[in-house]
Amino acid sequence: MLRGRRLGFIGGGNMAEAIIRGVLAGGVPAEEISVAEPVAARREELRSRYGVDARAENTDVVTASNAVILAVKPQVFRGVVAGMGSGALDGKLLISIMAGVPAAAIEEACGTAARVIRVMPNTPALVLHGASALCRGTHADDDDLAFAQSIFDLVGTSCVVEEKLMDAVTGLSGSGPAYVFTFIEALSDAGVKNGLPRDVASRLAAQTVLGAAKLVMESGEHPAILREKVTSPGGTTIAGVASLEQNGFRGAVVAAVDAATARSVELGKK
Ligand SMILES: NC(=O)C1=CN([C@@H]2O[C@H](COP(=O)(O)OP(=O)(O)OC[C@H]3O[C@@H](n4cnc5c(N)ncnc54)[C@H](OP(=O)(O)O)[C@@H]3O)[C@@H](O)[C@H]2O)C=CC1
Ligand SMILES: O=C(O)[C@@H]1CCC=N1
Repeated sequence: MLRGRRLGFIGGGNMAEAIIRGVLAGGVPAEEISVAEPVAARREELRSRYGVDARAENTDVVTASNAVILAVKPQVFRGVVAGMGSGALDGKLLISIMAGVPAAAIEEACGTAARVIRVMPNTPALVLHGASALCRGTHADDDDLAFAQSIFDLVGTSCVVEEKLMDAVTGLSGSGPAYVFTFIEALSDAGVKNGLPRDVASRLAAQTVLGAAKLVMESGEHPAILREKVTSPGGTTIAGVASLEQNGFRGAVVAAVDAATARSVELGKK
């Protein structure tokens, strides 16, 4: 499955866990995965939940792996790499999931000939419905890109984009689950406001989002056409949609993606 490569994660946080859980469910054996994580309780959690090798020392994980997933925060990554000592990452395929950090900055920090693939995944990888976009740095080759893509295809769907588009991907699908969770929460609250029990409202809200997304994906129809099919003349939906537009829903979504994209650009600066 990993074509003889072993995967090592530097940083065992939320996104690393989503990928680990997803690739295990996708058939990668736990013995092929190790993870470096500074907090002992978190290491124990990762070991007991997933059976992976969790270590305190980043260099232990790097030594045991041929493909290293950089899953620490962008703000700490230079310190993390420097802490491993010069040459520690030589010869490894480096797969960065860090928001904003350009491949060139990773090459500069890790060794100028480093083979770097950048990926922007999202947390639905946890349930094998992730959306990831990948691009490659100067020294990574087609095989490196295909290998990285095969990992993220195990946990959902992926596409390859030019690196200049990675900030926009981050603003849309990297951060996107948070917008959707907010929407689901708001739908559920609105149901409760209108008299529904909380459990019923939450279930209906989440299933409505799931169902609508599946309809877009499976019908191949434009969302505007699907919206028209819900919207009866003089009916309920047009009253709701008109209210959404009056309250700036579309503009609020665009502004959210703009803000997250701009923040990704900022995180990429030293
Ligand atoms: N969460 C998401 O939805 C997404 C996140 N990303 C990217 O993934 C990366 C991780 O994000 P996320 O998982 O949310 O963040 P987390 O804070 O959950 O994970 C980062 C992990 O790295 C650990 N860590 C800190 N310092 C070191 C160190 N020196 N050596 C090894 N590990 C260390 C942290 O430990 P401690 O808690 O003790 O600091 C933490 O467990 C980020 O770069 C982010 O941009 C990309 C796409 C989506
Ligand atoms: O909030 C963040 O910075 C990360 C990157 C994309 C999703 N979470």
